[in-house]
Amino acid sequence: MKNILVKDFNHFTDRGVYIDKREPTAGHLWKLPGPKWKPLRTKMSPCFSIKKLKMIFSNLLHVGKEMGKSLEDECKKTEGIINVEKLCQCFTVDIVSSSIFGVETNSFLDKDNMYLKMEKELVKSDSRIRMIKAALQIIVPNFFDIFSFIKFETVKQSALSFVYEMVRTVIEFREKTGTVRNDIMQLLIQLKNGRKVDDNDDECETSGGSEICLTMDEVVAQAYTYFFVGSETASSALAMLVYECALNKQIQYQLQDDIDNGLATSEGKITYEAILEMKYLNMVISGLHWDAKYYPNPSKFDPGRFSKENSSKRHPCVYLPFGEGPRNCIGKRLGYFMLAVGTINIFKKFRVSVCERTEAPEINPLAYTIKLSKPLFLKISPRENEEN
Ligand code: HEM
Repeated sequence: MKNILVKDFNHFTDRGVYIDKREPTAGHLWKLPGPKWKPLRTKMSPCFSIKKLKMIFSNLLHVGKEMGKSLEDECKKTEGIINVEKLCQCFTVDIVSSSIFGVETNSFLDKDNMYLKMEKELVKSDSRIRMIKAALQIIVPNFFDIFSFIKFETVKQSALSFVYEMVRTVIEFREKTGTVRNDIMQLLIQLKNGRKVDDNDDECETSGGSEICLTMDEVVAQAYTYFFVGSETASSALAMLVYECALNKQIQYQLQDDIDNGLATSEGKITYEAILEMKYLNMVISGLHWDAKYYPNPSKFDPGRFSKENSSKRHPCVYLPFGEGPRNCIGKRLGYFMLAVGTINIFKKFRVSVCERTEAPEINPLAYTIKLSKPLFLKISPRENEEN
């Protein structure tokens, strides 16, 4: 695995997926073949550096706070029986809308906002045919090459038009008003205007310009992909994590201790540095995996497998939640910190348990990404109410 992903990567640069060049999203990172992928990845990587993550960290904190408030209100209204799948979806959609598009939404209050609707449009498998086409483009790309004169649409056009319109409006507004925001769209605008995004300086002019310039279509393709892959992956992982903690009370208590201790060192504030110190949180986030070959009894939720000592006994390429090597997940830091901030905001104030309405979550086989197939109801109650 390490040879393919890292050592001999130069021979395995492509995902081998069919690309229909007529599709406006053809120019996004995930699909592009090696020679086209490399310059784009080089352009985009600085947008996801630690420095840039710290820049958008306040967005994560803000949405985390809103989630906490929403949980408090819901606990009063619904006696704490909450659809955690939806809660996590609102959380990640709001983070992605603010961090990528620079648009503040509050999906916890406004369940009809366009971003939430768009996410559903993008992810939902309303068309089996579209899903089958997408799967075949991965399995038998040559077939599509031969019949390339036929347009095999895999992306819902209404959702795509929405992203295009939104990106255009945001760019137009910022360019007209000179508004600058701490978000990924700002960095995409820099790249569109021929300004390199650098990890040391926030912005720097380049001599040539054209080779680092993103076209409008490329900006839309990136925004579309980040929205699509960024929100659903993290939302499903967070919902599964909460479910496992509801089932495994000892793990939940230990997680809460870790969070309480970590926050005590940062005057109660959730900071980037405090999160890095929460070692058990990291183990809990890592705890979801499927491979029985390396994790005996894989369905048992056991964060202990990911202690420093136990992890060091495994080959690093055994655990690849974000892939590995030059083509790994570009948003892995953002994804990880979304999970961390979400988990902290839930467990610092609430206990979670299963209830009569809880059904074991299942993965929707027809969704593009890992997605739960039904609502996940759990009982959530404020920690302050419980007896010690
Ligand atoms: C918990 C959250 C996430 C998980 C589990 C995840 C997982 C992955 C995995 C497994 C890959 C394939 C890596 C490989 O082939 O070696 C990938 C690729 C990718 N991910 Fe993520 N991801 C997450 C969040 C995000 C976020 C937040 C973004 C952006 C906002 C993002 C953007 C991408 C892109 C653009 C690629 C393609 C990279 C390339 O080909 O250069 N992901 N992700």
